[in-house]
Parts: sequence; C-alpha cells; structure tokens
Amino acid sequence: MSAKEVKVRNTVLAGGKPTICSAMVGKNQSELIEQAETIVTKKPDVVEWRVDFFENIADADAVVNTASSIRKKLGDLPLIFTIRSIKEGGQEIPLDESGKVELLKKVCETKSTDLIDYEVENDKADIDAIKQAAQQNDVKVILSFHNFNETPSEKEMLNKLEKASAYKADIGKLAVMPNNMSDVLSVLQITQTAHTDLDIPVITMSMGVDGGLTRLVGWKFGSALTFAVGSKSSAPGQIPIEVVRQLEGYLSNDS
Ligand SMILES: O=C1C[C@@](O)(C(=O)O)C[C@@H](O)[C@@H]1O
Repeated sequence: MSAKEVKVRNTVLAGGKPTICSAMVGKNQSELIEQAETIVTKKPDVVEWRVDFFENIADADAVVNTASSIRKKLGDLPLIFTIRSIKEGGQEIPLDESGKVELLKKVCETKSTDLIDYEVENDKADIDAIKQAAQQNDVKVILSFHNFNETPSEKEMLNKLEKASAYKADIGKLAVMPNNMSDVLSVLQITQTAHTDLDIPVITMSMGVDGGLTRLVGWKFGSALTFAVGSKSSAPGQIPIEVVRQLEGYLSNDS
C-alpha cells in the first residue's frame, strides 16, 4: 500500500476512486442509533459521528457507551469521531479544549473509533497528544481545516494541507465556502496539486450549492472521501448518497 493510501477496516482511502462518508448528527443515543440504522441501508464506505451535536458530550462514559452501540450497528464500516469546534462551523459544547483533548484520547484508548478528526489549527501540543494516543491504539488521525465564510487563496489552502502532512496526520482535510465559481475551481485545483505532491491522502470539498459539484467529482481530482447525506445533512451543500453513488458509477472506468 502506498503512503498515499490509508486502509481502515476494509475501506481504502486514497484519491481517484469514489468513496463516500455519511454523518450522524443525533443529540442522544436513540437518535444516533436510528440515524446509524438508516445510514447503513444506504451503504456508505465510512460513517462520521459529529459528537459536537451530542447533548451528553461532557459525560465521557456516555460518549464511549454510545460509540460502542453505534459500532455494533455499523458492522465493519469505519467510524470517524469528530468534535467540530464552533470556530470551524461546529456546535457550542460544554467542554474546553483540554476537556476535548482528554475525551479524544479516551476514545482512542477505549478503541471506540477508527478515525479521529481534529483541526490542524489547534495547538501543536494537543495535536501531538492526540496523535500519540491514536497511534498507540491503531486509530487514524485526520487533521482538518474549515472556513464556512469564504475560500482562502490557493496558497493558503495548500498550506493547511501541507501543515497536516508536516504534523504527520494520516489524512489532511479541507472544507471551504465559495463566493463564486472561481473559488470552486480553486478547490479542485489544489486538490489535484495536493494529491500529486503530498505524501498523505487529502479530503477536500467546496460547500454550499455552488460547491456541490466538488462533492460529486472531487475524487476525480484526488479527494479521498466525499460527504453525502445518508440520514441528515451535516454541512451545507451535501447531496443524497444515492445521487452521488449513481453519478460516481457513470464516471468510473469500471462502469
Ligand atoms: O469536515 C467535514 C466536512 C463537512 O463539513 C462537509 O462539508 O461535508 C461535513 C462535516 O460533518 C465533516 O466533519
């Protein structure tokens, strides 16, 4: 397997092949289980739990128990555990950064997830602590960057992905909001550049209605994962999984 591929359970995250993630955004265990059951029927390749939506996030045992109940519903589908910060488009949560880091480490130690998403702009010491707990427990780390207001310059976007690589993330991720179609082209351009030049896989998307096309064709430019709606949307512009899957079929060589 090349350094640009990450294998989690039976899913290979690379670029250049269609791979879909659906998110769960329930506020309690029963909503999450219901969403997991619906999502599984839609056959994504990966599932994300957006834990910032979980009302019991401050109770680490509740989080770990819920992760294990979700895990049972997912069969062999890889799970991404994400606490998106309010700064980068997430929900307000009753945990400060050190509480968040402790929770992420515990989730790694209890092997409750396959991947952790943490933002690349966080303190390097926190990133290193999470990376270490993850590595010891065979959990992969995605270092991500989000901007829900605008699309930074191509140079800045590439810098974020390069930083993820320099910090030894397993995968780099970038989600930004376009204000025009040139912004959408920029995301596709930097996706191709990062896919060619970096030594880790990258996940990219342009959000909103205008960015929607990146969710359909990003993999052709090297994005290793696209987020599509399996039960409920977790970001603007996400398209139902059935639509993404069908189009991917037409764009694949083996169709
Ligand atoms: O980072 C991402 C990407 C995303 O923001 C999107 O635009 O699809 C959705 C989030 O749930 C996920 O954590």
